[in-house]
Amino acid sequence: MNVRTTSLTPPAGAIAPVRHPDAPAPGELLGAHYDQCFGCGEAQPHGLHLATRAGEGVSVTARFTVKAAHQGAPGLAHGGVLAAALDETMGALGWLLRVIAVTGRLETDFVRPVPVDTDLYLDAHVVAVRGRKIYSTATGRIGGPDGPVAVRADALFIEVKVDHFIANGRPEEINAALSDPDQVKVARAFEVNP
Ligand SMILES: CCCCC/C=C\C/C=C\C/C=C\C/C=C\CCCC(=O)SCCNC(=O)CCNC(=O)[C@H](O)C(C)(C)COP(=O)(O)OP(=O)(O)OC[C@H]1O[C@@H](n2cnc3c(N)ncnc32)[C@H](O)[C@@H]1OP(=O)(O)O
Repeated sequence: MNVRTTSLTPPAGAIAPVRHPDAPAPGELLGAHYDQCFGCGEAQPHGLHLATRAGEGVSVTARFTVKAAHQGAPGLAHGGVLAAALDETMGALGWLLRVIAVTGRLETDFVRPVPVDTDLYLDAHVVAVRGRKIYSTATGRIGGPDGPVAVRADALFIEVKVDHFIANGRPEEINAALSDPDQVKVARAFEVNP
C-alpha cells in the first residue's frame, strides 16, 4: 500500500527557507540551468524561453509570452504548457537556495483562459523546507505584474544531487553536458558542495 502523503501543506517541523548568501542579487536575470531545457533553454527551439529574475528572500519572477505553438483550444494556451511555465518558475528557486531539486508533485489551478500573445507574469516563492523537501507556490497573472491571476500552482520539489541526472539521463546528453564547462559551472552554482 502506498502510504505517501500527497498533501502540499508543509508538515510539522518544516522550516522557513533560507536564502543562500551567494544567491543572485534581487533583480538579477537568472540564466538557463540547461540550454536545451524546454522551460528556460535559449537553444531549445520548441521551448517556452522563460526569462526569470531573482527576487527578495527565496522568490523569483518570470515572464512568458504565449505563442501560437502553445495553443490547446483555438487562440488559447494549452493548460499543460501553463503548468510547465509554473513548474519551471518554481524550479528556478533552486538558484536562491543553491540546491538542485526536481518536481515530485505539482497541483495547478486554471483560473482564467490565457489567449495567444498574452504575456504571463509569473512569481514564485518557497513556502517551507523540510529536509530534502521544498514546498513552493507560484502565480501567473495577465495584463501586468499586478493583473488578475490566470493560473496558480503549489508544488513539492525534492532535492537531488547531480548524480540523479548522470544516473538517469540519456548518455548522449549527459556526456555532452559533462564536457561543457558552462554546464558544469551552472551545476556548481546550484550545489553548495558539488
Ligand atoms: C552533468 C549534468 C548536470 C545536469 C544538471 C545541471 C544543472 C541542474 C540544475 C537544475 C536542474 C534541476 C531541475 C530542473 C529544473 C526545472 C525544471 C522544472 C522542474 C521539473 O520539471 S523536474 C522534472 C520532473 N520531475 C522528475 O523527473 C522527478 C522524478 N522523480 C524522481 O526522480 C524521484 O521520485 C524523486 C527524486 C523525486 C524522489 O525519489 P528519492 O528516491 O530521491 O526520494 P524518496 O522517494 O525517498 O522521497 C523523498 C521524500 O519526498 C517525498 N516524496 C517524493 N515524491 C513525492 C511525491 N510525488 N509526492 C509527495 N511526496 C513525495 C517522500 O515521501 C519522501 O518523504 P519523507 O522523507 O518524509 O519520507
